[in-house]
Amino acid sequence: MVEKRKPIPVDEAVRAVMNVGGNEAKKETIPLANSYGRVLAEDLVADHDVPSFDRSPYDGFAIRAEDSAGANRNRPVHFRVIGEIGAGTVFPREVNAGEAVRIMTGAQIPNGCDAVVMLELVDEDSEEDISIKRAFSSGDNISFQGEDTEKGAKLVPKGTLVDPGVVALLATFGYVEVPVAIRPRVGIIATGSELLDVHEPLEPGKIRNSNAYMMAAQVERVGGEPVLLGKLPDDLNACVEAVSNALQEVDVLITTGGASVGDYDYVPDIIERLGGNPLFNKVAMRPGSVTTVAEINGQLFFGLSGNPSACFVGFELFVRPILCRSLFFDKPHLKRTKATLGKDYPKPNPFTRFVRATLEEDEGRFVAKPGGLDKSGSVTSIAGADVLIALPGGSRGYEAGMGVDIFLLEDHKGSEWPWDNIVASYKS
Ligand SMILES: Nc1nc2c(c(=O)[nH]1)N[C@H]1C(S)=C(S)[C@@H](COP(=O)(O)OP(=O)(O)OC[C@H]3O[C@@H](n4cnc5c(N)ncnc54)[C@H](O)[C@@H]3O)O[C@H]1N2
Ligand code: MOO
Ligand SMILES: [Mg+2]
Repeated sequence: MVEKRKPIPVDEAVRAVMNVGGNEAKKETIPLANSYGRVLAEDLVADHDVPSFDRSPYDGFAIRAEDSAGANRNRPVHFRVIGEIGAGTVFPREVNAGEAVRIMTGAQIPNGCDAVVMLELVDEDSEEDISIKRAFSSGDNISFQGEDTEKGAKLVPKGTLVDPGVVALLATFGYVEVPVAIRPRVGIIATGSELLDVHEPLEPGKIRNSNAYMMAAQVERVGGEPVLLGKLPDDLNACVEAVSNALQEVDVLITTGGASVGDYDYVPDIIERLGGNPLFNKVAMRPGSVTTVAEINGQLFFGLSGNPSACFVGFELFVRPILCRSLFFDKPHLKRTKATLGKDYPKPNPFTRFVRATLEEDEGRFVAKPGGLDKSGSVTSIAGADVLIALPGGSRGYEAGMGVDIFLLEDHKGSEWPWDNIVASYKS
């Protein structure tokens, strides 16, 4: 008799995985030029003002504003030009009454000056003599020291993805080496005697192994380091040995395939043979209901479905938050928000459905449009998906135009705990 499994709700399953200890975040330092896409392992605090000196935001003339008092169209005020500076050069002496310094954008405001007149507003009567036809106030056209940020300000918290703007800040504050989270090593093993390598021609009854490469990309999207450990035929001894060896090499291990109740579905036996503690082997979701997770000698082992869409969803819901947590992200789960459903789902389903979809804009609203065949075995519905639409299980279907919860796949800010009030109803 086939084993009868008891499905648990998605929120319970995610909680069970997150409750497993280990995989705590660790840091290393890497060169700034390699830091894009990594995750900061320390807060980035300004150790000096930015800008660190008052500077000119324009090409023009630095003056003492008080000297321009009363200037107008009919009564221009003249200044004597006593020198010229470009960015990077500091004017060497105090500027006195009636004097001006020709100054370029980015140059430090000379001592004594407190305003800049743009070149376009100046009549250059000669190289040494300029005149202006309006008065300026102290502070006009000056980028003040500390106006961008002040020394001591916490600019970017630990656990932030290093984007181009963060790279700019790291450079600004002199980070030759950047403290980042060590990328968790994620082992990936594909199982199934039907699997061909990508370079092999199709044969009757066989398919190419797409899940392993898909998951490697999913690992990379989150910031982990995928370790592709090949594919195995449906042979229990070979699988047990491979899983056991792999666990020595990686932080977290994923297999795809063999998670169901079929004759060659060995995930339950692998866990048993290695003395693992199964957390669950059925989740009230579709696709991905057969997702099986176990703790084997303190390490997390994810037995994801062989069906591509189920494998994809299982990764995003259960593996992703573990990797995010070990990368210092303080909100490790998929970001949840709302959109309009772009297609009818008239058939009720007892399990919560996670539909792969793209987010499109339609007259100012975000519409989540499901792509490809909505079946667990579909590989085409994953490409281009930037959201998962969550359709709670229950007795009714859903219609296009309804508001639905969606989970953003390309986002890196995440949610603290997005699972309340989504999986309220399910049946076993
Ligand atoms: N009697 C039952 N049969 C099935 C049940 C069930 O509850 N009772 N559950 C179904 C559900 S739901 C799913 S999902 C699948 C899960 O299957 P497995 O995890 O055991 O995976 P396999 O049997 O090895 O393969 C399923 C399917 O996926 C293809 N596959 C496998 N590996 C890959 C890969 N690396 N790349 C691309 N495609 C892959 C494989 O060829 C199969 O077509 O079980 C249902 N059955
Ligand atoms: O585990 Mo399955 O993906 O629900 O079709
Ligand atoms: Mg199977």
